[in-house]
Amino acid sequence: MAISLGSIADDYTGASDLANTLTKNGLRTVQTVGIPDPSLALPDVDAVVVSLKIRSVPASEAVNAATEAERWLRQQGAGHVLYKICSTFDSTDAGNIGPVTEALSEAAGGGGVLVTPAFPETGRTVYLGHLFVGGQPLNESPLKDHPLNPMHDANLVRILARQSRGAVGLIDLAAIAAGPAAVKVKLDALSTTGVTMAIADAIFERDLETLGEIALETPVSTGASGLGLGLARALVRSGRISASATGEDAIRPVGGLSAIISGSCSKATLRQLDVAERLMPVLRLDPERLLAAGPDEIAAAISWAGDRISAGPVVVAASAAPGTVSRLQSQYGREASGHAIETATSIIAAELVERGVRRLVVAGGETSGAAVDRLAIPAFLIGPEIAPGVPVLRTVGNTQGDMLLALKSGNFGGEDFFTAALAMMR
Ligand SMILES: Nc1ncnc2c1ncn2[C@@H]1O[C@H](COP(=O)(O)OP(=O)(O)O)[C@@H](O)[C@H]1O
Ligand SMILES: O=C(O)[C@@H](O)C(=O)COP(=O)(O)O
Repeated sequence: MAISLGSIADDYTGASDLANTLTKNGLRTVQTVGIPDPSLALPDVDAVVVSLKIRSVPASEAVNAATEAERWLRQQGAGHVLYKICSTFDSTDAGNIGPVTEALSEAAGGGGVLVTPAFPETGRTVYLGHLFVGGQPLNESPLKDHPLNPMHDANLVRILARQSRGAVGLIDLAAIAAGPAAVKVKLDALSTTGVTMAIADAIFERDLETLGEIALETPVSTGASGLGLGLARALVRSGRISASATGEDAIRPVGGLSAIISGSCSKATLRQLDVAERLMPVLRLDPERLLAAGPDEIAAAISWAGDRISAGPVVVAASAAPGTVSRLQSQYGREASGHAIETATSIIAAELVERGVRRLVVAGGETSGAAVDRLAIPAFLIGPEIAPGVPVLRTVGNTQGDMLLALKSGNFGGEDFFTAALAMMR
C-alpha cells in the first residue's frame, strides 16, 4: 500500500471529520487509532488519518506521539502530512499546535508551513488572521467557555506565536485571491525572514483549493477539514488519484443495540441532548457524584441503561452548561474533573458494548478518544456523512465484531443529530 496523503489528527472526532472530507472529495481513506499494529490488514487506500489524543496533553508528549506517527506515515509512502487540528484552534499557550507543527516540519527538513483552521462548510473562516465561528469572532463564540481550552483571543497569529519557538506570519486574503503562485511567493518571502509557520486566511472553498495546491508542494501543513478539502482536490486535479471513494460499503447493517454517550459541554451538544430527551430515555450523570463517589455513580448508570436498552436507544450524558462546569472545575481542577468524567463515560460505553451495543454515538472529542481507546478499536472505514464533519464509521479489526460508530465533535450537527445518526446506523 503506498498512500498519497497522510494525516495526524489531534483527536478522534477531528480524525473522523477529516476522513469524511477526504472521502467526500474522492480519496479512499482509512482512520487508524494510533499507529496500527503491523498485523492489522488495512484496505488499499489513498489516505490514512492516524487518530491521536494529543490536543490536551503536555506538549512534549504530543510532539513525541506526532513525530512517531509522521515517521510511520512516510514509511507508507505519504509525500505530504497534514496535522489535523480543530477548526476552532483548540489549544492553550502551552501548545500543542505550535510545538507539534514545528516538530513535524523539522522532521521533514524544514521550510515554511501553511496553517489554517478554516472550514467554511461549518462556518469557520479566517480573515486577516482572525478566526470567526459563524458570525462571531472566536473569543465571543461558545468556545470562550470550553471546559479544557477556553479561547479568549481570535487573532491566530498571536495565539500561535505564544505557543511556538519560531516566528509566525500571515498570508492574507489578497495574496490567496491572487492564486497559488502569489501564495508561494508570499510563503517563500516569509520563510526568508525567519517565519516558520504562516496563518493563511480562507473564507471560501476556492481559497482552500488555492492553499491545498501550494501545501501539496511542501512536506507538512496544519489545518482543519477545509485544508483537507484543498489537499484532496489538488491531488485529484493533479491526476495522482482517480476520485473513486464513495463510503457506501462501510454502512452495511450490524444489528445489535444502540446507545449514545455524551461528555461534550458544547452549546450544540447541549441543545441536541434537550431534543433527545423528548424522544428517548436520557440519564444525566451527576458530575459531582462522579468525582466524589466514582464507581457507585458509574454502576448506577450502567444499571439504569441496562434496564432500558433492549427497548431502544438510551442516552447517558455528563454534559453540563458553562456555569456548572466551572463550579466543578474550581472545586476539583480542570484537568482532574475532565479526566475523571472521560474515564467514567468510557467505562459506561464499554459496559454497554459488553451488553450488546453495536451502534454507538459518542459526543465530544476527548470523550470519544477515551471511549474508543477503552473499546480498543484499531481502525475505521468511513461511511456516509450524517452532518457536516461527522460520518458513520465502521470498525476494522474489532474484537467485539463489526460495529457502527459516530464520533461527534462538540459543536457539530443539527439539533436532531442523535436521531439522524441512529437512522443511518442499522
Ligand atoms: N459536567 C461536567 N463538568 C466538567 N467537565 C465536564 C462535564 N461533562 C464533561 N466534562 C468534560 O469536558 C470535556 C469536554 O471535551 P470534549 O469531550 O472534547 O467535548 P467537545 O467536543 O465538546 O470539546 C471532557 O474532558 C469531559 O470529560
Ligand atoms: O475541526 C473541527 O472542528 C473538528 O474536527 C474537531 O476537531 C472538533 O473537536 P471536538 O469538538 O473536541 O470534537
